[in-house]
Amino acid sequence: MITFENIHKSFGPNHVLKGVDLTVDQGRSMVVIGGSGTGKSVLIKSVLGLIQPDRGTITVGGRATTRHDRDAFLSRFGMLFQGAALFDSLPVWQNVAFRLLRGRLKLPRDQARATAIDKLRQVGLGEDVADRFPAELSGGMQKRVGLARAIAADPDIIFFDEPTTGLDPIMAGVINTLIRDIVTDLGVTAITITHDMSSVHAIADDVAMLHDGKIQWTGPVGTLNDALDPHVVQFVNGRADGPIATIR
Ligand SMILES: Nc1ncnc2c1ncn2[C@@H]1O[C@H](COP(=O)(O)OP(=O)(O)OP(=O)(O)O)[C@@H](O)[C@H]1O
Repeated sequence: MITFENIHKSFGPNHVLKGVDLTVDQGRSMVVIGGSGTGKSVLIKSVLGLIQPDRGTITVGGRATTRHDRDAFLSRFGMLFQGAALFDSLPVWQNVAFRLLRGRLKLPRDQARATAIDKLRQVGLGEDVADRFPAELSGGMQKRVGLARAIAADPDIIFFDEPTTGLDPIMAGVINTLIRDIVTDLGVTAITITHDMSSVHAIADDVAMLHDGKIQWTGPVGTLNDALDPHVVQFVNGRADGPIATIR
């Protein structure tokens, strides 16, 4: 279980998080929605210790993130970054096996390669892709490689940051389905950030709406369309009018 309790974060005068409270239950897939710049990425980075909240507590498995041994703690996470964020100079298999080739998770090279090929297979890519370079792959294939990397070290928590950005709707659907399958098959706890309502419906068990520094609404995905919260209604229906200000 991951809990956020009264999380505040400012960057200078920019008060981004103003008391976020949120619980992500073990083995559940939480999707966080909200407009651009509302602090969704800041929230995820705060769990990983990439950003220090000014106030509040984040716990993972009942312990404050600040009280975990950092390397052991980070080894429990998988992460799919926006834009896949692959290393162009490394062949695909080394991208996938990145964490298995160094540090506390280091494996012998042939084992790391075999694991990478197995993970590539899990996301629908053949062994032939292993020795190619990211620039030789389509955007959809790069996302799959990013997914393979996210699951390479058998994490129990995975973060997906805008997993379908830049993909056509069909490829986005494929990636959404893969993410859902990964979350279900591996039994991981997942947090996904997205603007894409089709991702929300495909990936989420639960949804949280972040706006004006706080979680305005949270509930099971099946109740999203009936939610009365005006932020949710505006976001789900893509309306210009509502409490979420738009720049016209
Ligand atoms: N390291 C940083 N230094 C200064 N400001 C930051 C930093 N990281 C984020 N911010 C600011 O915090 C706010 C929230 O950023 P964040 O990236 O979390 O938004 P987001 O909700 O993920 O948006 P998007 O959906 O566009 O990715 C923005 O105003 C951003 O400029």
